Amino acid sequence: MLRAEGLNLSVPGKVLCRDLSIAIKPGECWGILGRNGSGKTTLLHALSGLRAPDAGLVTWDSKPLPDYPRRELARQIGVLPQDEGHEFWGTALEYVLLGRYPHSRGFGITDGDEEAALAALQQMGMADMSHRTLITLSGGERQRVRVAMLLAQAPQHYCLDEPLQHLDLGHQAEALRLLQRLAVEEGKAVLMVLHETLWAGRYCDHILMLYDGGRVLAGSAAELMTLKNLEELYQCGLREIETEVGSYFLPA
Ligand SMILES: Nc1ncnc2c1ncn2[C@@H]1O[C@H](COP(=O)(O)OP(=O)(O)OP(=O)(O)O)[C@@H](O)[C@H]1O
Repeated sequence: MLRAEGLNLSVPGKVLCRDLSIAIKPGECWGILGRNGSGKTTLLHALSGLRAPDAGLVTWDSKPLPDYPRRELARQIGVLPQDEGHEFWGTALEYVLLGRYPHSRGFGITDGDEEAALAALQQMGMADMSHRTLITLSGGERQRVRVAMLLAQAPQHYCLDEPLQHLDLGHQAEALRLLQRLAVEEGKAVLMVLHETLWAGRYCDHILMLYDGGRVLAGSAAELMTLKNLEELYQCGLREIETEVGSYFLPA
């Protein structure tokens, strides 16, 4: 289980997160919501060991993240950064194989690694483009390959920064269904930064809302995804539209 206790995060002139304590358990799917610049990426980095908090502690299975060797931590916690892959000159398959590095034992790429990478590409519907050079892929195709790399890494805890960027509506739904399956059926934990409240309410069981001044609301999506909370979060008037599968929020 990933646990944060008394987490404080700030950048020069701005407090992003004040005294956050949470536990993210296997099988849970968390969404991080907030305005641009509110600190979602910074928080995701702190919760995955990429950044040291100003105060507080993040642990995985009760052990502080900095105490893990990097490779071992990468087998437990995998990160999809917000944007990268534009400077990679190899093929989609070679890119996804990078995700197998934490599992390698120093003998180079094995058949098992290639199988895992191809299976991950298959899951993202990109197997038939595995030999295409990454930079020749469209934005959405490249994003699906990037998610495939994280699937090939096969961590216990998935941290994704805007996994839906560049994806069309159908591929957004497919990606979220896949991530939800990882949590619900395979007992992985998923934590993702999302701008799409439509999807957050539908696929996340827990939500973290980052407000100005470092105030954080964290808890069950059913309780937190309210018109009042979201209007205050995005500082914009919203309309709630109720449907048989839940409420959606649109700018008023
Ligand atoms: N090295 C730095 N020096 C100063 N300010 C920084 C630094 N790194 C990040 N920031 C600021 O910290 C704030 C939080 O950045 P972060 O990337 O976490 O926001 P975010 O919520 O993910 O935003 P977005 O929705 O736009 O991706 C922003 O105002 C950003 O400009």
